[in-house]
Amino acid sequence: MTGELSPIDKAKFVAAKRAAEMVEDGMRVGLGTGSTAAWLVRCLGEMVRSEGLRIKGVPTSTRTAELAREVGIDIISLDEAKWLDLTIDGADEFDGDLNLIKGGGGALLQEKIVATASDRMVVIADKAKEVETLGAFPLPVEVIPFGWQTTQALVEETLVAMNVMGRKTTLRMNGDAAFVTDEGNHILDLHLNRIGNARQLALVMNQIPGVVENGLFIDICDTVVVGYGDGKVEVRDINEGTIETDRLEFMESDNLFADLGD
Ligand SMILES: O=C[C@H](O)[C@H](O)[C@H](O)COP(=O)(O)O
Repeated sequence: MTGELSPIDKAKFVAAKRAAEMVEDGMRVGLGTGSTAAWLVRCLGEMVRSEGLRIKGVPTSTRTAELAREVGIDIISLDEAKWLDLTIDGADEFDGDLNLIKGGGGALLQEKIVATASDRMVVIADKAKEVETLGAFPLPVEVIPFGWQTTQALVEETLVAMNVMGRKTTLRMNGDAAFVTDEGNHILDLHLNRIGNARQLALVMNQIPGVVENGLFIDICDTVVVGYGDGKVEVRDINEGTIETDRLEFMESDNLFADLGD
């Protein structure tokens, strides 16, 4: 199966594999959502099976919960865990300050709650996710279904008032129907092109009635593990101000590649 992996998938895999090495026996770990986080869950499952790693995982979506169960990770709810040692998750974009856009997979609400309830958040991403300024990726904003069109109008008015470059917003769809999150909400995608003041936008969006949460993660991520298609990984820590470089081998022999979901 390894031979069929694209360079992007290899990059996601090595980032996930390197981050999995940060997980220690006995930890309570937040498990992110998305294709990169799915690699992490598979890597951790393999460590549980082959090395006897004992962890409690708190999944950030029903998809991740299903995969974690499938690979043999013990899962508990956030309220059972109360606080987490570490959360590892993907991102749609990250900048030099390790601020993020998340929610491309619709799981931003649980992801933000779980990451915030953790001693440390580690993001795993392929190099293509790195940007100078956030905003090329449409910003997901989770809204409650009641009056969502009114909320959308308020969001657009706010963007105009804030003089944000792009102002188009679209309701995320799932086929012919509106996409529904795990919490029963909808997602508005904000096509902004460039977010000049991400901190301010994140605060202002959450003041709009009907908005539940937005996909800007500001000052939440501590470390990003950047994966490259040739197996190189960089571990950048914003608190320590360090960058470590490593190189990982693809493990063609194990069964991580057998079940490519997500
Ligand atoms: O809602 C989804 C999450 O925020 C994901 O972490 C994000 O969309 C990145 O996903 P992927 O690893 O599939 O690019």
